[in-house]
Amino acid sequence: MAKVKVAVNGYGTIGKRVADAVALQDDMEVIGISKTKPNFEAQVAALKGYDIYVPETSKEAFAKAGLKVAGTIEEMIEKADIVVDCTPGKIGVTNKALYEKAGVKAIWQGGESKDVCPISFNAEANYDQAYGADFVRVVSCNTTGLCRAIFPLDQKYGVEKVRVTIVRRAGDPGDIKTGPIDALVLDPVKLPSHHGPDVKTIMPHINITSAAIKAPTTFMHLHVLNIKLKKDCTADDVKKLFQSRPRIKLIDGGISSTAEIIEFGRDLGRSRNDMWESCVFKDSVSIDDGELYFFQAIHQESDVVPENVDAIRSMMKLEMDNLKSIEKTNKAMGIGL
Ligand SMILES: NC(=O)C1=CN([C@@H]2O[C@H](COP(=O)(O)OP(=O)(O)OC[C@H]3O[C@@H](n4cnc5c(N)ncnc54)[C@H](OP(=O)(O)O)[C@@H]3O)[C@@H](O)[C@H]2O)C=CC1
Ligand SMILES: O=C(OP(=O)(O)O)[C@H](O)COP(=O)(O)O
Repeated sequence: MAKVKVAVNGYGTIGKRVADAVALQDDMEVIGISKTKPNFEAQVAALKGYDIYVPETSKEAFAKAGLKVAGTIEEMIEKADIVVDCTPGKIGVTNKALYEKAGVKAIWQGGESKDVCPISFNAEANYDQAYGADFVRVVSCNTTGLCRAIFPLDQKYGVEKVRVTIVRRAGDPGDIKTGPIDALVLDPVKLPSHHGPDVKTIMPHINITSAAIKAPTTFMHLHVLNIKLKKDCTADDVKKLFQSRPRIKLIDGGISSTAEIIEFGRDLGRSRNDMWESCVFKDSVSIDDGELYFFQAIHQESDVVPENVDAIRSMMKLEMDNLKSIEKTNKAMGIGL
């Protein structure tokens, strides 16, 4: 069977990882990536052999930088079966008319509002809803991490309510512009943060509220979770449940910080030290007064990447069974090793 032709529009933190993850699959291929600036990321894309597409107005700058251009972004979209839009938040929505005109399927990221398209996506929780769909939004990194924990708990024990506080990393490691440098910033002051309502775009029946604080760190986000379940269970039951999930990693070995998780990723030899799984601190899982508590860390640069691959598979009808798609994606990327 011919491979599905995937274009990655926007080759930054998320886009470069999505391109590499798609390139590892045997049922899809990257037909091109887009850049607006001929910077080091464009140089690496060229070294990796990706065809680079740019806005018409950027062609001269790329020529001056000695970077070969395969065509315009519009031309890339014409050649694709599906576009993964990884442009900055709120820019992606402005590309919708382009995708509609070309009659091409598209995936947006969590920086776009839920209104960009009717379906928000998480591979474990609602893969079926995206089956054959034209437009899908993969929810944000924190929302993805929340769905991965809440969905199996709800399936097994029933979730009465979720209360979560999120300590957000302020910027990504390569980001030289974003702060704060010395503050904890309420993000936002008015509650809830977008994460709780975003979980409801996937699991509308979940009673959840969320608060978020931005902290001067780049490694990962950290969630402090308190969940009231409908059925009784022990902390060991929850650890076993999490252990059985394809995209949750139980963290032990003396690790008590996000910095050590990233070092763990480096030691594992993972590409760009990516931790694609939600990282649940094993010893934090506890039941107190009948309620579940735990900490989980989310590697913001990478956890949504396998979700994009599964979204492609569902939208392109390459696989009906979500667990089979997840297994295939995980195997190709080395997730769970
Ligand atoms: N970073 C993160 O932690 C996460 C981000 N997301 C979401 O993923 C999306 C992408 O974020 P992220 O990867 O961080 O963004 P980046 O800023 O790292 O990358 C954006 C990319 O889009 C390109 N770009 C910029 N403007 C345009 C444009 N007008 N048209 C086409 N391409 C453009 C940039 O190219 P150039 O540099 O050449 O201008 C760059 O390659 C957002 O919705 C974000 O909210 C989701 C989960 C986590
Ligand atoms: O999707 C993310 O966070 P979120 O789940 O808090 O929206 C990413 O870390 C992007 O966050 P940013 O908007 O601070 O770059």
